[in-house]
Amino acid sequence: MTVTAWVDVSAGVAGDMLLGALLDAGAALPVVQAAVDAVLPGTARLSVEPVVRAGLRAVELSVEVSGEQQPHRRWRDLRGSIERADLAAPVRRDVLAVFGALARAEARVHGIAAEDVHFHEVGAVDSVADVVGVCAAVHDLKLAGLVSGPVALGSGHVRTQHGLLAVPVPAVLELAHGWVVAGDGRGELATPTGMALITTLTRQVPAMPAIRIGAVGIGAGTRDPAERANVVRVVLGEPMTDADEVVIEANIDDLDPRVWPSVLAELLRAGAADAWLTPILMKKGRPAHTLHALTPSDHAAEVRETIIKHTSTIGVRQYPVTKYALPRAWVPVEIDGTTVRIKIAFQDGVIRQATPEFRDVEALAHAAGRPVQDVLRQAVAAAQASGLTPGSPHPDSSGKPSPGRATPDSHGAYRHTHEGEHS
Ligand SMILES: O=C([S-])c1cc(C(=O)S)c[n+]([C@@H]2O[C@H](COP(=O)(O)O)[C@@H](O)[C@H]2O)c1
Ligand code: NI
Repeated sequence: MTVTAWVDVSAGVAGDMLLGALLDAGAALPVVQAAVDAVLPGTARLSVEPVVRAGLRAVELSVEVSGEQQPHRRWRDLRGSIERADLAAPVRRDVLAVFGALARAEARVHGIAAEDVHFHEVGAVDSVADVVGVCAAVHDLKLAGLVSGPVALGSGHVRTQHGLLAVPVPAVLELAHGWVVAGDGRGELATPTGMALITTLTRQVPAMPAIRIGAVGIGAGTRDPAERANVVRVVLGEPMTDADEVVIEANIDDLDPRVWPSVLAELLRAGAADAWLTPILMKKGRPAHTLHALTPSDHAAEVRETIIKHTSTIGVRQYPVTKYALPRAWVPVEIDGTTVRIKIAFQDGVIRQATPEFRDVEALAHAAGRPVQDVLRQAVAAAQASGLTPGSPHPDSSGKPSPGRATPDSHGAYRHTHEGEHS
């Protein structure tokens, strides 16, 4: 099942609000705590408690920091800790992307190199906990994607280590390039950490998408103004589509070509119904390939992960597809005492295709030490001798396999299936 999340940031966003909302929506606190511990061992203890904001229930995340005063961290040092930490690959990738965005924003604001940015307020332990925690929670919830609407930034002034800053503070404005924002509301509604998380992990959409709504999580901000609940809402749901399959793709120009066969094999292992390459000429006139994987929706997450893990791409695109497939069934025939399955596809009680299952043919040929093409010819003849030819009536003209002759495939005879497409 594909689950996406719509993040309601119409009242602003901070890292702790977003993490509180994801935990309230069902992310496991021990999983999130373990990821934070991997980056900051024994430093930050996370907890959540129910609170009320403008009369509405929400969850407030607290980060208890143990130990001495925390050191200021330069981006290059923090990046090293993240790279060394025992994190799942997608979590590490997202954490690096979020902090990378923050570092670039701070670098631009302060006129220094990103490598030299010192995270002090934004690099305090609770911000590291928020960023690592949010990325781990997104991974734990197996979210296929996150979308968000316009972000409220707020107004007024806020006291920081740089003195009094006007809201939106400079780092937030840097991070907001290209984003539609809402200028309403008083106080600092979006913080740099919150903004970095939203602009890095979500895609902006004008309105809540059409989803079948599942869990809803509400994360509280610290303040409780009366005029509007100071919360981030996360709404999980399945995208509205009648597609039972998706195509996942990436254009790739820099993978050693000898790796491609194993990539295709890994994709089939991960649950793709088929995986193939198309030679293309991509941007900048580069010869490249488009990798395609036709995938049942419930395997989309594994297939996306496999593409990221086994190729050089840093992103994929995914389209829903609607497949129109003839019902199919397997009919066993005997060849030299061994069973070979004939895959029949039928329509209105008539056989449209009858094909010996190639894996069975190959296995028999190898076992008997015979050429595959001989066994294939024999299997086609055996199928014809059993009346399994295009245009013939289905073995059971009611459209269902006859008991004792046709056997349902592994998913049930009348479910669309891709059994045999690998052969
Ligand atoms: O510490 C620095 S450099 C800092 C820079 C800025 C800029 O916009 S530049 C803003 N702030 C303020 O720090 C607090 C904490 O932010 P989090 O993102 O860690 O929640 C917030 O009020 C920022 O406006 C700090
Ligand atoms: Ni700053």
